[in-house]
Amino acid sequence: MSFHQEKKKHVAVCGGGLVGALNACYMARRGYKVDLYEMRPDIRTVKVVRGKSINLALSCRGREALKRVGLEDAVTKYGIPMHARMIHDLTGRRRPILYGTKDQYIMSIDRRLLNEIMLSAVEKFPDVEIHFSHKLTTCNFETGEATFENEQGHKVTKQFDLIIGCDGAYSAVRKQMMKLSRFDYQQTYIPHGYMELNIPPNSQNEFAMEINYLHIWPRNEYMMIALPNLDKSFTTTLFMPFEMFEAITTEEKLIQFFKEEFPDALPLLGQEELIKTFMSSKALPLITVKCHPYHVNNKAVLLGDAAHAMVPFYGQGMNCGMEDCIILDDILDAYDNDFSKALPAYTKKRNPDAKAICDLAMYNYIEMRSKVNTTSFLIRKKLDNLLFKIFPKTWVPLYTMVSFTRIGYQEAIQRREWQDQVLTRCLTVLGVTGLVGLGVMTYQLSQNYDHWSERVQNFLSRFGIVY
Ligand SMILES: Cc1cc2nc3c(=O)[nH]c(=O)nc-3n(C[C@H](O)[C@H](O)[C@H](O)COP(=O)(O)OP(=O)(O)OC[C@H]3O[C@@H](n4cnc5c(N)ncnc54)[C@H](O)[C@@H]3O)c2cc1C
Ligand SMILES: Cc1cnn(-c2ccc(OCc3ccccc3)c(C(=O)O)c2)c1-c1ccc(Cl)c(F)c1
Repeated sequence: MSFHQEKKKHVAVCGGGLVGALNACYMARRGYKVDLYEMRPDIRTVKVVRGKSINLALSCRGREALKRVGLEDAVTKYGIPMHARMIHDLTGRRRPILYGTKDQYIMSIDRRLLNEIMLSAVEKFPDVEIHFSHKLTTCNFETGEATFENEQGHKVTKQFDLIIGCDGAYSAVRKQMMKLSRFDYQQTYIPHGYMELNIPPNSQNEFAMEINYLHIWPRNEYMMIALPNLDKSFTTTLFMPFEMFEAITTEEKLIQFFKEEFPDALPLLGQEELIKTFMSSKALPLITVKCHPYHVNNKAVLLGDAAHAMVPFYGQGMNCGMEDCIILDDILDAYDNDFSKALPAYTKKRNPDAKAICDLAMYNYIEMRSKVNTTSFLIRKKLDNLLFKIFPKTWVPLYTMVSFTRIGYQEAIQRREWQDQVLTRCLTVLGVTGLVGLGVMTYQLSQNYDHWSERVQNFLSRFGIVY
């Protein structure tokens, strides 16, 4: 190696899920030597992958992250655009509300396909190796050593310049960090769980509902969403308190519940299939995780759910984790790959935004759980869109800032707080004005009560109504 040729950085990416697979592409693209460790077998060879949502919503931040490593088109060609939300009310009536202009749409993407595309992309880079069925067990943040256990229980320890924890909400890398002093950690399980159901194609083998929509059944205490799949089905996710899942103990109770709460969805889900899926599945938990810092020394850093797991009520967990890859990439450029400077800068830059979106997702959960039924959902969204049309520069709906721009999450929320204050003031003024108007009208009526009373009686007497 010549004097001027620096030793190639050697990094371990722990976790080959949505963020880890993408980050391995980022690290390989930087010319690093990359070892990607994934505790599961290669999902490209496994028949059924159990667990998480079968599809998810890809929006601007995730697309930008894919674009940077040349994967945006490879992924979006399998995506289904969702230009609007379709709100389903209790009568079965459906009302669409556009997300914005024609180029402002979120995409429904098959989770497994997305992961497979990124894993296959990783393999195309030189000096990259993927180790499936290798679970990280311990790591040393002084030496950069990491130990992995394979399915035979065989352990292997290697030393790296950087250990990148992309191992999800229950991260082993983060668990190691928690042993260190001054590492802040907070987790919350919410009382709601989720269960995936399926709306198959109809009898003509076509989509059973409008295709390019995020279907939402907002019911306060519980809610349901459906995202379209390429096979013309809809992956339908029911969010409900665990105690409600547990209270539905018989087929009759289940069918009765859906007849009352989701009458239009029941025939689409199919009673038999609904019973079979619901009675054989367990609702899965939803957790939010916040921690600080995201790095240790110049040896380890957390990305994705390992750093900031959030409840899925804003459709941003993956998008945020993918954007983490952009943020770290930019900072490594800014500090010329000097991990001792880049890692603290990454924590400083990313932690406030990640915490903000975790809080927003939780806020939206609380909002939707308590104050959002179809009417209020429609009013809020239509008002948002109207104000956006009138004040396009100042009134950008929060969902638009979050899903269709790369405005920092924290800034987006701060701007929204301003909007909320303005809206509250407007509604208060309108409310006060309205009340004053009502008061004046009532006063005038009371001053001429006899006159008005006689006119009303004469009018009603024409129809034989005498009071
Ligand atoms: C119901 C639901 C709906 C969602 N919908 C959306 C949505 O619409 N849009 C969106 O943006 N996000 C959504 N999300 C969030 C999204 O799924 C996560 O944010 C995303 O999967 C995080 O990716 P990740 O790679 O950080 O973690 P994960 O996807 O959890 O991947 C972690 C990987 O690490 C591996 N691993 C774990 N431990 C180890 C170990 N010790 N050693 C080696 N490997 C290990 C795991 O096997 C896994 O492959 C949703 C989540 C849920 C639960
Ligand atoms: C998967 C995915 C992708 N995006 N979104 C999403 C999230 C929030 C939204 O609004 C915030 C709001 C709605 C109602 C009242 C206040 C704020 C909107 C919207 O505006 O359409 C869309 C979801 C999603 C995920 C879970 C549930 Cl339960 C859900 F309903 C939607």
